[in-house]
Amino acid sequence: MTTQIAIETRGLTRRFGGATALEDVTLQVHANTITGLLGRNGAGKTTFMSLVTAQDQPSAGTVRVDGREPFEHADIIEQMCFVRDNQRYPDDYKLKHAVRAAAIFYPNWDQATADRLIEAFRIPSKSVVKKFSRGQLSALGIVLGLASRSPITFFDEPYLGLDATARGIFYDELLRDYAEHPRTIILSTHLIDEMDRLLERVIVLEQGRVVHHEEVDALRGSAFQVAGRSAALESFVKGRKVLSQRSIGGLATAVVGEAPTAEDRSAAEAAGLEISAVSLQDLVAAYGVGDTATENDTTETAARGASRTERSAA
Ligand SMILES: Nc1ncnc2c1ncn2[C@@H]1O[C@H](COP(=O)(O)OP(=O)(O)OP(=O)(O)O)[C@@H](O)[C@H]1O
Repeated sequence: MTTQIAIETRGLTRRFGGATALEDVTLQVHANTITGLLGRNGAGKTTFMSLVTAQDQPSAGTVRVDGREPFEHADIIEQMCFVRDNQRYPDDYKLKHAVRAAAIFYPNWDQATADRLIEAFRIPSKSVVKKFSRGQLSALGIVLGLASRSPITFFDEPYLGLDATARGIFYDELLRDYAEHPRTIILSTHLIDEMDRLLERVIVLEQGRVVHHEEVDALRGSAFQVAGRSAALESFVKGRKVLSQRSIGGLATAVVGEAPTAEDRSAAEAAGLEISAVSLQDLVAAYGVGDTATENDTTETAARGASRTERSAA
């Protein structure tokens, strides 16, 4: 079966004055998948989404959506919904106005989904949208994005200001609606650990360039974490592709950029080391492109990983 391509970019580049926000991005987004768009602040995630949805024009390169150039083609643009983290609404807009406008614009609009989510998120109906809290604004964006049922839907950090309960509602509703109505969803996020269960593929951007674009399971399988006593760990990782390494006192952890073999597992066990899977968040950070944890955080992580080994070895 051939994979359907929803979005294809070639050499996509966006410069702002002397700064390059996106550089030579060539990729294909598979149709009917949920893809995470990851990368540190300023990596180019919003710029990428703006270009694909024709809200901005590239300095060089091309975008194709379902094989066609989206810019100034209303029939393609109306197939896409871009939920921005800083979406603005007219000053006098209340909830009903935003919903009514979306219902007119999006051909696949589903009012029952909108009504259910408005209730679940407890979005106020009386006040104007410009007085909404940050979390209420995010919730409104999520309602419009999911109820649009757009064949291609972009969410740019959709969780800003949402409390943990509301984020849980979003994740559950997204999965439920996607299962019932498969479509192409692209989410930019810094909450990788929290959202990794949603993601089938990831695109990782670093300073405007794509550094990874693959299935989450393949990315996860490409590395492992090893923890234990520093001396044993040093000799275990010698000659291996070490992506990151931390130590505190006599304990250390390392992320090794190789798929672990049965021999690796027995060698680690014999040396009193513990091998474990790397979380997507840690893996992205280990490749040098995730949010940088503070030195204390990472040292604590090293100590936690290592002390688990100590306990299991005891
Ligand atoms: N309109 C603009 N004018 C000038 N520079 C811009 C403009 N829009 C984006 N940039 C720059 O382009 C780069 C990429 O920005 P972008 O917003 O795409 O990053 P991002 O990955 O979405 O970041 P974040 O995670 O912080 O939202 C940044 O350096 C940003 O300052």
